[in-house]
Amino acid sequence: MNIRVLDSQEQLDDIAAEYLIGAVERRPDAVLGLATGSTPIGIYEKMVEKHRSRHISFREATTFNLDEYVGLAPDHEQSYASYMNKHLFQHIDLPATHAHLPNGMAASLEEECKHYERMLAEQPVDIQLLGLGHNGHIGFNEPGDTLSGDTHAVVLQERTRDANARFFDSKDDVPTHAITMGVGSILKAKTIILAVRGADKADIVREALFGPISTECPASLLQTHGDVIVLLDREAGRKLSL
Ligand SMILES: N[C@@H]1[C@@H](O)[C@H](O)[C@@H](COP(=O)(O)O)O[C@@H]1O
Repeated sequence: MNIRVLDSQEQLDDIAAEYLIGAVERRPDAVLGLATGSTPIGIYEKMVEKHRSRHISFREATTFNLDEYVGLAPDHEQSYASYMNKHLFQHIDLPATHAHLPNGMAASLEEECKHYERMLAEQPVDIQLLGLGHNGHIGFNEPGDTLSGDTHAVVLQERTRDANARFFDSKDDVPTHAITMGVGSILKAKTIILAVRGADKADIVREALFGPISTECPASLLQTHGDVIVLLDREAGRKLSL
């Protein structure tokens, strides 16, 4: 693992954005794996800046998002589809048909998951951006006795719903289920960037990167991947002795 502790938020955003847009610059039809949450917002801002200043086109690129809430339509303000439009897609020239998110409104979640997994198999992710949940989740792969490899529907843990309640009017509005790429699907990406900010993540960062590889900390499975770049701000990295 290549672990970097950055002095400023801006540096973290810039480096992560450079990896992602750099992949498209080198190969215009690159496949990007994207994430949501508060951490990637600055990264997407930097990508938009670089897209404009360096005229890097996304016309041939493809994106796959990690996850989506079940029961929220794409135009719902808190859906991850809306988030992606707001923070990235509406500012770049990526064709709408090239931007994939799981459909949380699908009549059959099982079929939707299989369909998403098939698309991922056809267009493997070159570079996957990940954030980290306080309980060690990646995407919406929650800690537990077992983990699913492929894209699947999950019940969200109360701690995750609490953490995400800040984006909704009240916790009751936070969906109870989501569709997420599985840890197996995530680990198929050729390169993975894990971006983490904030003192409240310092313990889980240490556990994920240096603790035992365990389904109780889904991010610890990243230790088994050969090309992971970890970008931390000082606070998130403060429990590491590098
Ligand atoms: N499903 C997303 C995750 O993909 C994300 O990594 C996590 C952390 O979010 P934040 O960056 O806001 O702490 O939040 C959500 O639960």
